[in-house]
Amino acid sequence: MTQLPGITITGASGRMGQMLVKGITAHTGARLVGCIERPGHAWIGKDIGLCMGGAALGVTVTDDPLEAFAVSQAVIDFTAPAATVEFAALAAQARAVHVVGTTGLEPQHHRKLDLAAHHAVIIQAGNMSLGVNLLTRLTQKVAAALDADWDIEIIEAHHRMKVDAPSGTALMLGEAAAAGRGIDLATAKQSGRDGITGARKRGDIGFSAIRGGDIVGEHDVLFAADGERIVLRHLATDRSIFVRGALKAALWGQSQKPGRYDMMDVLGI
Ligand SMILES: NC(=O)C1=CN([C@@H]2O[C@H](COP(=O)(O)OP(=O)(O)OC[C@H]3O[C@@H](n4cnc5c(N)ncnc54)[C@H](O)[C@@H]3O)[C@@H](O)[C@H]2O)C=CC1
Ligand SMILES: O=C(O)C1=N[C@H](C(=O)O)C[C@H](O)C1
Repeated sequence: MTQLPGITITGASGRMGQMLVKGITAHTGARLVGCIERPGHAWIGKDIGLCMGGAALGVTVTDDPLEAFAVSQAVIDFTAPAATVEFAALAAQARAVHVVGTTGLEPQHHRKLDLAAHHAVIIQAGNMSLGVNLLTRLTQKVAAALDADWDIEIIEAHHRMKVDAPSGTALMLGEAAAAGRGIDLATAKQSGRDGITGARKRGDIGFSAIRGGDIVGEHDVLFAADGERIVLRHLATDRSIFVRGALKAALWGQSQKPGRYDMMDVLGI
């Protein structure tokens, strides 16, 4: 009998890590084979199920990614940019599919992911949910249909613990709006206005970030013209939407050739 794909979770004690552990153990099409945390973390050497306050799951949390990746068909990674690029090189060495949910990735991180993707499948997206990926497509279409008389603003809200801004999703939506307009986001991005900013520049794509409480993730794409406005909105109320997407990506990646992919490739939209 063929074994189900084995999946390792990095950042297993995190908000997303724990949700992913629960998601995989409940899934009939995958097995949990590894859990990684950073060196010195209190959970190292302990059973992940017991650490999470439940029954033992027979998987010990380790700080040795290569050992865990070597027995994995996929790695699901929601950690931090510096950790993610290290995991990418090791996952590629093990030829495991690497699903990257980590946000705050900068050009130097993307270059390292590109290198690793010569040897293995990497699926990376600032948001793994079906709803946001559909919203991204809609944003591109609406931006393509409207001219620069319509000011584009992206407003996002997240929980008080989030460390990066604008969110990965907001940047995804901004890239889609810029692509729809046929421009490069870098030339139009306007983030974090403060003080005497002067009037808004025609064609800018603006970003605003709100942080507070336990907000899971909310995104508005506002198209504002004289006399009318269009607002495209996604509200996340449960992190299970990201878990569903990440698991789908890990399984989809099993039959792909090495390279870089995103959630729109996975969802076929
Ligand atoms: N793409 C998507 O759909 C989503 C992306 N995210 C992103 O995922 C990332 C994590 O989010 P949360 O779970 O809320 O954060 P968190 O802070 O709760 O968890 C991050 C975990 O990574 C661990 N970690 C950091 N460096 C490590 C290393 N070198 N080795 C092993 N473990 C390491 C931390 O100890 C922590 O347990 C963020 O970048 C966030 O923006 C979050 C939700 C959805
Ligand atoms: O940090 C989070 O929580 C989230 N991060 C992602 C982002 O940066 O867009 C996705 C989601 O909004 C939750």
